[in-house]
Amino acid sequence: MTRLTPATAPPGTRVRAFGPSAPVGIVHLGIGAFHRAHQAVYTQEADPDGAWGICGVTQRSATVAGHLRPQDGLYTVLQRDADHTRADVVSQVHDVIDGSTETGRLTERLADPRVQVVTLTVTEKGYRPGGAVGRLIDGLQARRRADAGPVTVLSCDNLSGNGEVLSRLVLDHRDDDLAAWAATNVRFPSSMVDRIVPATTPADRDEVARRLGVDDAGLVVAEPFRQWVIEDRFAAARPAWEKAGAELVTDVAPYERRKLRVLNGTHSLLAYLGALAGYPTIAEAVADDSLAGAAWQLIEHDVAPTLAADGLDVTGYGRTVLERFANPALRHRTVQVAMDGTQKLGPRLLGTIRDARAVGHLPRAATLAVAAWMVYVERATTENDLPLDDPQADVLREAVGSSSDLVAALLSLEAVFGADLPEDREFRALLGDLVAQVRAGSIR
Ligand SMILES: NC(=O)c1ccc[n+]([C@@H]2O[C@H](COP(=O)([O-])OP(=O)(O)OC[C@H]3O[C@@H](n4cnc5c(N)ncnc54)[C@H](O)[C@@H]3O)[C@@H](O)[C@H]2O)c1
Ligand SMILES: O=P(O)(O)OC[C@@H](O)[C@@H](O)[C@H](O)[C@H](O)CO
Repeated sequence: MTRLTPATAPPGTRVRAFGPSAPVGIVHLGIGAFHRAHQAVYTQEADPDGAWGICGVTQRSATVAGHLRPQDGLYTVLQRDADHTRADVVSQVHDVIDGSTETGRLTERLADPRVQVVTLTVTEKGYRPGGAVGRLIDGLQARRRADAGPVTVLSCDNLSGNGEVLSRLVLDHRDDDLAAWAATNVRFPSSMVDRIVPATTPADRDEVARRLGVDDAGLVVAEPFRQWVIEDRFAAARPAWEKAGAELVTDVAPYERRKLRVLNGTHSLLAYLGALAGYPTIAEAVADDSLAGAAWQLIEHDVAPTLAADGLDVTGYGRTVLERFANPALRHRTVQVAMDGTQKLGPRLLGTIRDARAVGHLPRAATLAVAAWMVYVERATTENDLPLDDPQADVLREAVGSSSDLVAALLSLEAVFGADLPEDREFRALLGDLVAQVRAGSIR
């Protein structure tokens, strides 16, 4: 079947110059599914003139570059819920760089004065040493040397204080010239991003072929809901994202805490319990009353009290989140959400547990989510019927294999649980009970 290209795109598609010489205003590191269905869509809607074209950079594999280049950067966003599906072609990606082989071109783009914003979606593990930050630092050094002017670096990953985390990684880098230049020329605002975007499947691609009559290798699938709350602290110009519904605020932390603890925390709970119970998707997991009940306990009893001082509606937000999870058209796989647990437990669940423990509360549902992760890791390690997709997979295998006490072995991972939680006897006892119940299948 014919590929999606400017020549075969649906009538009305705005087509712009594509390739190394196309002007761009944004460099995006980590052009996975989420960026294409979120920041690129906001940018297209906010930028009718195409002044803020995006140069997307693939990080770990050239697959997305191979998908988008033959299509001149065009791709479809298939928006789905139970009753409606719509397909929109996005033309905001004006260049694609394979970050592992085209390092010179990436550095040139980052040092181009027309580029005033760098966005990132490189997953939680991308913020560890050796992740995306090395290339960003090389680009910022080139920018300083070229005197190319100020730039904003905007993290769009699911991390608490994502801007601050990123700025520490860049500024703690031992290069005094870079640190001095960045102190006045670079800003790292935090942002809260939200839209459920599962990995695209061959069946999704077949559906777009039927609808549009073309084969789209760059297709992404998303729910109708989207939200972007951005700390309004830019070093230079930016797209008018507010025209597309983004909220520019002074302090993004309350929005970020609520989203990570309510949405991502319950997502992880449903992913681990759901995968263990044999549910392939989040929608199927949340349709199970006992799992939905545990998710609601997490929101109402554990998370909401920890966020009372922020003054945002937590339970109303939580209800809409569970409705979104129930969207049967998304088919978001439990094992996809379950990946990278060592990186996700902290921002999604352990903050809730620590805040609850500080006021003497023992948060049962949040502890259940950690117990479910432990049993998931155990099963993925010993039975091989679930994937153990985690940057610490070897450490996890070693921990599970070296001890008959699963809770003690996994709690001793200080990079995940710190020094405080393993010392908390009440928490540890509850965790032990819940691990036994999850193993026995009496909680599912
Ligand atoms: N998909 C969603 O529903 C969603 C929603 C909100 C936020 N996010 C954020 O976006 C991130 C990416 O999600 P996605 O759906 O695009 O995933 P994806 O698998 O489609 O893309 C992941 C991207 O991250 C890069 N990456 C992976 N590991 C890396 C590493 N160690 N160092 C540097 N780069 C690395 C990959 O090369 C790829 O470009 C998530 O981890 C999350 O932080 C996703
Ligand atoms: O994308 P990840 O791997 O960080 O997490 C999986 C999901 O929990 C996440 O992508 C949610 O769908 C998203 O955060 C919703 O905005």
